[in-house]
Amino acid sequence: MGELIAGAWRRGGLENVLAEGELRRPPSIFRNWITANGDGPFQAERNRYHLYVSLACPWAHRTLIMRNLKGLTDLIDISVVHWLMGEDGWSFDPAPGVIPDSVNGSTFLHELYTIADPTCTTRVTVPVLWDKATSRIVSNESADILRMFNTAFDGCGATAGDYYPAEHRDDIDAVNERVYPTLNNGVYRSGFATTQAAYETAVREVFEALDWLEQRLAHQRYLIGGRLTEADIRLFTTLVRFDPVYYGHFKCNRQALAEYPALWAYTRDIYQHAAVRPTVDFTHIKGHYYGSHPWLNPNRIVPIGPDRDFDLPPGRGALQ
Ligand SMILES: N[C@@H](CCC(=O)N[C@@H](CS)C(=O)NCC(=O)O)C(=O)O
Repeated sequence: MGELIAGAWRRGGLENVLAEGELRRPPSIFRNWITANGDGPFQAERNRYHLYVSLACPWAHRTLIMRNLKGLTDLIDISVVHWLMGEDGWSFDPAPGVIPDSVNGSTFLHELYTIADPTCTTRVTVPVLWDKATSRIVSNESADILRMFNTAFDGCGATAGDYYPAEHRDDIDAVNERVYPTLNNGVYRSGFATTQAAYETAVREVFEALDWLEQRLAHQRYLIGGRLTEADIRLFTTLVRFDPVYYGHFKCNRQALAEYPALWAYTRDIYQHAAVRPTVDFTHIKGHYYGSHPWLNPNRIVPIGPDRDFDLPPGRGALQ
């Protein structure tokens, strides 16, 4: 859990992200926007932007799903880091599924950040949306990258489809605002807590959120408006990791996802979508979490289970 301080890499551990036993996430510092209307320095263009991701990371995973849904694979190339986040952060060490940095030839992800800003002070996170024309980072905030991918490239050959439709924005925002702190980040707050009280607060919120979602999804196929939206994508990347990782490694073990009938079927339904399945890599997911947090798992042993069949028929086609 190292970080960049005034452009220099400093190794560090869990203490870098904790305050009083609780996980604190600093805001992403690159928050520029790609536009399609001639406004601003980052114009939507084919082959101008490059996306750096980890297949393990739920935040990066969202952007990969949206890239597929919007047919951006020929417009925006990707690099994939090694699953292990070691003392020097994310690397491009060769391994199955790793795609080297074809743009900057970097060995570690933090090199990109200092190419973009030689004196930056920041955590070095994925995803990173890189502008090849200016050698700058457009954004390292996945929520923003999702929105950009949703519309910015529509005039450059993106596939039709709006996953943040105007008529549902308030509902999508409301669901996101509940799901992000309690569940997407809640599992991390549970796993990284270093006091019993911080852990219990976080894990209770995780299961309150899952209980609420189970009810909501018992009678409807998607979270909002009877169609797949950004809110489903943001929820899915946490749910697909729940039993393989969060249940054990982050101690979110009041019950397994597979014990929630609607949520488990919903997760399989989204997993089986043609744009989603190729983005899920359990070797990267399990290898990352069990390998990169030595304070939680000092011997880095990756458990063999649980064995979940994501290809079981979801049986949700008749739901609205
Ligand atoms: N706000 C960021 C958070 C991304 C994030 O935390 N990514 C994690 C991987 S799951 C990371 O790269 N962490 C490295 C670190 O914090 O040092 C986003 O959603 O894009």
